[in-house]
Amino acid sequence: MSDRAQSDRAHGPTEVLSFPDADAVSRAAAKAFVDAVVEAQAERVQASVVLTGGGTGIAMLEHVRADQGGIDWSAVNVFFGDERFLAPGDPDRNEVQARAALLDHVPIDSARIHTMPALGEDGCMTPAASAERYAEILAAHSPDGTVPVFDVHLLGMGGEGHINSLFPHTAAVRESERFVVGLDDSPKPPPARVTLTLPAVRRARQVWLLVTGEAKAAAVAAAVAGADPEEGPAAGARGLEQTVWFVDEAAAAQLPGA
Ligand SMILES: O=C(O)[C@H](O)[C@@H](O)[C@H](O)[C@H](O)COP(=O)(O)O
Repeated sequence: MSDRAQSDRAHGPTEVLSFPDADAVSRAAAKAFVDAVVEAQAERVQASVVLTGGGTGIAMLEHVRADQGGIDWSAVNVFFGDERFLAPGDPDRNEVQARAALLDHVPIDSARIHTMPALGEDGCMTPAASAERYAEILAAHSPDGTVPVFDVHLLGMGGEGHINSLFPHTAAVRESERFVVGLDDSPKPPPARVTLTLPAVRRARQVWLLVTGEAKAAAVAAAVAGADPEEGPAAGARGLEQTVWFVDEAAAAQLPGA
């Protein structure tokens, strides 16, 4: 059996949901997120989610803030897919943006917000140290001491197909053992970053990619068609139960039948 067929067997189907514009994408993803968290809590009491940065991902969080449905925030565990390794409180950190958009406005215990250590935090002076510390945090919240089974892993995507801080043709996207790695040389600034790897992303029941704009259209089409993750990292982002692309018409423009 080919590697692709094996990975398809280990992961659920892929669905593409297309919306008229970016605002409709972030609204629809927000509604689906609330439903998924409520459903996970009904089944397993606790829900674990991985948040993303990027314009669409942060706009989605603002919509969740506006309509939180029946989420029990006392039983939500928040993780992050990647982080810019900057000083604590730097406005470019995904964590800072996610707090401003949602987390500061909901009754969640700060101990449930698991951020990747910032520069100097927890003694971490390098992205590698932050990654090691985050791997310990993930292990501590995992039943088997590796990484939690996330209910939803949200992702944005760059025009060249990057997800989290996994860029094409980098050691980070090829990582097959570690669940978190540090980067000193990200092709997109800032160079110092920390990121979950594809093996961690693939531990999510649901992987959702929120992608808007025509600059992403070619990468969307390539990833949905099953590109090599080395070329387009988004192609390697697959959920155990389901992978869902929330795209606007511009980002969907090069999909078959568009
Ligand atoms: O870390 C970063 O430099 C960005 O956060 C980046 O990874 C972003 O998530 C994608 O480029 C999608 O961003 P948009 O949703 O804004 O298109």
